[in-house]
Amino acid sequence: MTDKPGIVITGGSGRMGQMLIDTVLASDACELVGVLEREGHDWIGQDVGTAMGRAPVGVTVSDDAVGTFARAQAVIDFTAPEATVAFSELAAQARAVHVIGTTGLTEDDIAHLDAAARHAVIVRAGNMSLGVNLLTQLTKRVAAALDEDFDIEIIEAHHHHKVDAPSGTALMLGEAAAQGRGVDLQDVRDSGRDGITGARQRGDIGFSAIRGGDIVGEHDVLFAAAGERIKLSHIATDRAIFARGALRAALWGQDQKPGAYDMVDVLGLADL
Ligand SMILES: NC(=O)C1=CN([C@@H]2O[C@H](COP(=O)(O)OP(=O)(O)OC[C@H]3O[C@@H](n4cnc5c(N)ncnc54)[C@H](O)[C@@H]3O)[C@@H](O)[C@H]2O)C=CC1
Ligand SMILES: O=C(O)C1=N[C@H](C(=O)O)C[C@H](O)C1
Repeated sequence: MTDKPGIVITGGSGRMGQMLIDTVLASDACELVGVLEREGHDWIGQDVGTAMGRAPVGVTVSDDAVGTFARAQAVIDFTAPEATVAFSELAAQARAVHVIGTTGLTEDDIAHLDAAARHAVIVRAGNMSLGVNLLTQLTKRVAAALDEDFDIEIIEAHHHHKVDAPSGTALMLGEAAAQGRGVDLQDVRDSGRDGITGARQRGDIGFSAIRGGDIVGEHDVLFAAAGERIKLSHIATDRAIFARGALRAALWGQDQKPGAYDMVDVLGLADL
């Protein structure tokens, strides 16, 4: 038993799950106390180190969220929307900080997360990296400085396994651009162009998604006007940047009051 925060990783066998397990195991500031996978997964019952093809680490993979969360000071969750909504209620009951990286959440899902955040700390961001969260602040400022002569387009690229579009990051960047312009993203969002779409509407914020190979995550915010273009870009080459951000959020959350937070709060970027 130590006084370091105990961390549970959900979706332990996933691309992010495995990266998060490695990040937590390598940290001196916390302890891995549980790993969850979905019911029926072949990792259930195995030591997570063994399941990952290494030496045992003394943590057995479980599908029992209630029992596992009871040992946690923080739950780091990069899974799928339905699982994340269910976990938010259970993490709040356990008074554990819930760090959510899952994307593709609906408005209804987010309302459920906000309800859970009345009882516990939730930190949620479509992208946990320092670089992207800095880019959101830059995007807001550039959008505020330019008028609608500049068309705003968000272009994102990801690996071929990704199931949601636009990416969570693209939506964060779109929200930032809309805030800078003083408009509601839902009123100006233009995604999924196909066929005879008609000309672009002035003031719209457009989204385009590329899916291919093993691209970790690439995002451009394009401001295009007659005669000139500005492009703000972020390229992720290693998922470790998301895992490091998530662990930082889990530790930061230990000292916060219940509520819904994001990585701009964690990183202190709001006043930039
Ligand atoms: N916010 C951020 O910085 C980032 C967010 N993501 C998001 O994280 C999510 C996961 O991404 P990947 O790891 O690439 O996907 P993945 O498909 O490799 O992993 C998801 C894992 O969740 C598990 N899972 C699903 N339902 C579960 C349940 N009910 N209980 C326990 N485990 C469950 C799956 O079995 C799988 O192992 C996606 O929504 C992705 O967009 C990914 C990278 C960075
Ligand atoms: O699914 C991914 O891989 C990623 N998802 C996040 C998103 O939807 O933006 C973050 C990152 O780009 C990788």
